[in-house]
Amino acid sequence: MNFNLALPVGTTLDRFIMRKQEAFPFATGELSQLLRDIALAGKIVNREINRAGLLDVTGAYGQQNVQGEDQQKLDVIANIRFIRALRNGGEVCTIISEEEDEVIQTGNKKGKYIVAIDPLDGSSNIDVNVSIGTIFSIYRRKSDTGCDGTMEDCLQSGTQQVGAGYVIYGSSTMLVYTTGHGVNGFTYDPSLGEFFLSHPDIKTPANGTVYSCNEGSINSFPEGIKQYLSYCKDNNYSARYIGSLVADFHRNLLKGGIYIYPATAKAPNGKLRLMYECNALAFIVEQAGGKAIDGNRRIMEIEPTELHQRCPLIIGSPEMVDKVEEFIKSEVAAV
Ligand SMILES: O=P(O)(O)OC[C@H]1O[C@](O)(COP(=O)(O)O)[C@@H](O)[C@@H]1O
Ligand SMILES: [Mg+2]
Ligand SMILES: [Mg+2]
Repeated sequence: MNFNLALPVGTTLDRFIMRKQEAFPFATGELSQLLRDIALAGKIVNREINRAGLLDVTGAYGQQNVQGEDQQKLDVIANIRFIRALRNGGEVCTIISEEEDEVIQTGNKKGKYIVAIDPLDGSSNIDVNVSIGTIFSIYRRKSDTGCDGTMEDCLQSGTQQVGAGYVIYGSSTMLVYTTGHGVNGFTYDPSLGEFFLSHPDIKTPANGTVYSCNEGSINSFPEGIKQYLSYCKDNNYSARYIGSLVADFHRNLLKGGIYIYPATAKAPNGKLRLMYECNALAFIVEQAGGKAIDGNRRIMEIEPTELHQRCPLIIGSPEMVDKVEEFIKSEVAAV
């Protein structure tokens, strides 16, 4: 096998962020710093996940979060790591986390940004060596600096995001993010301790033949979704469901496909959380040419009323999302 050692050394995440910032001469560099802080915490959490089986950090933590879900030890560790990085970085005044009932005021009252975060996504896959992730949304505060972030700062719709991304801890670890100028993906090289640009300007395929949803609950899915799933089967689509939103989303983003978590009897408003799961991925998918809806509305236009609000999610290749919408609309028209 011939290796092309003449290939240039890749672009590091730091250099990429710096170059992007230079394109905006009036940018202060605070958002760039915030992205670096998230990348740093991602590296630390990556290390914790990789060693989890060797240390006493697998399994349940013994407490529940505000949503009544059992916390895993790594959920708690990732939460601590990200909060610490964001607090130390100084750019963030307030954090919304899946693992915390109330907002966290970092004490950085001059910080211009609010971050909403799912520190570890895919809890049920933590202890079985299956891909998991971190999801984040970044908002600019509306209130003046010099005080804690207010509820109004926190409850902004997805259209107000200034940045969003995820880290996927998979067969390799990647950071994928957008600041509203396309989507770029960086692969982590653990031996060098750096993220390198590996997936520039990601565009999602307009159509696909993969659908991802937990069909175990199909009996209580809305009629339009049931019909779409029959359509997928009639057309010999492939079913792929990992059960970690980040991993299911990432695969479909790159290869084309659709992820559906509708309202069910168990979760009448859907299971996923608007503020730190749906909005971030909706921003990314739209920047990559895809779509994200809750069945009736564009996800990013939902006005949040609660920190931990849930919503149904239909996200992925644009033509597939349009097709689901058609089934939903024709079902509504038939009633
Ligand atoms: O087990 P279900 O009902 O299919 O739910 C799976 C979904 O729940 C989640 O695990 C929720 O995320 P958390 O692990 O952060 O709570 C998603 O990642 C995933 O897509
Ligand atoms: Mg999650
Ligand atoms: Mg989580």
